[in-house]
Amino acid sequence: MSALAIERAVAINAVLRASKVCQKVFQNLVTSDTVIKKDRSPVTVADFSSQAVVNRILYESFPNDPIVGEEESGSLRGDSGKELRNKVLSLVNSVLDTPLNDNELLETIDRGNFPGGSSGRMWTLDPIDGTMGFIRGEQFCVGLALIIDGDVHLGVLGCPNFPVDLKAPEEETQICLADISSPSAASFCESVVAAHSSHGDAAKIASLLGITKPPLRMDSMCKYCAVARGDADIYLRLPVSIDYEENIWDHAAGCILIKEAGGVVSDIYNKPLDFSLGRTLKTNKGVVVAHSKIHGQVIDAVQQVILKK
Ligand SMILES: Nc1ncnc2c1ncn2[C@@H]1O[C@H](COP(=O)(O)OS(=O)(=O)O)[C@@H](OP(=O)(O)O)[C@H]1O
Ligand SMILES: [Mg+2]
Ligand SMILES: [Mg+2]
Ligand SMILES: [Mg+2]
Repeated sequence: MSALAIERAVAINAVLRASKVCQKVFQNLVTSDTVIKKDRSPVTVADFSSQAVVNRILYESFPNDPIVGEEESGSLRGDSGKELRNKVLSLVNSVLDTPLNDNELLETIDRGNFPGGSSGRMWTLDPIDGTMGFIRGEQFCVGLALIIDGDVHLGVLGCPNFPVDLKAPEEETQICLADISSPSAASFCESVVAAHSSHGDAAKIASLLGITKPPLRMDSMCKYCAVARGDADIYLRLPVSIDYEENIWDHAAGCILIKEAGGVVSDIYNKPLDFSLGRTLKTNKGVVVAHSKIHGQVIDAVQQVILKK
């Protein structure tokens, strides 16, 4: 059996079940009113439920593996959390083989509180990445990765709204980046929300590179998927504030997907993303993803625009 085959199977099962929970929440709780009122309560239910499902399934197979997960159970506790807790509990128990009680639910969610670090095995989980995309019925994903001694060894992304290539439905296929030798022919993707990645800087970089195609704006780590399978060629995540630190769960699974599909992931200084420093990428700024043939040219343009400021 290949290395990490069991981990891979368990992670895929966990992400599939969590993705089903997210879809149930969308079908039952998100209405047009939710979007109009910018009501975040459905995504809150889905975030907690997805984290509980993944953490529980990981625990059943790997009880000693710590988890760096985005959410914590604070707002589900006590009388004030009862209504939310009940909703989450019934959703979680609808997809788990062995139902949890209230306390087990809270403990399971809080198994995601590991501080991270440079030694040993740990999982990192984004129970819903692209929360805004989820509410709009657009792109979001459940992102899970296994980090060993600071390096990402396995990544699984569940993307329920991401269209499958119609030429190869339901098949397991190896994906790869599109072959590209000149950045001017490239298309790039970026966050939908400008507060997560500077659209203005991206436009300047694109213009320096001679890119004429409009940006592909998409929520979540689906951007990594889009580049990994050749739907787009470049992913730019350009810092908006000097003090924001990227979370490891927002990048770990996407990062290994790109590397295994033949691409390069770095920060804006061309440094590899360092997953060994805790819950955030403390020493990195932004993210630049591209085919190895053009990554250097993209970095040059990024630096001309950003370092000049
Ligand atoms: N200031 C700032 N800069 C960069 N990133 C930030 C910032 N604030 C939040 N976040 C994180 O962005 C995650 C969503 O990123 P996306 O690229 O999916 O954003 S977007 O929905 O396309 O706008 C989002 O992940 P989720 O909370 O899982 O949706 C956040 O972890
Ligand atoms: Mg996220
Ligand atoms: Mg999230
Ligand atoms: Mg979040």
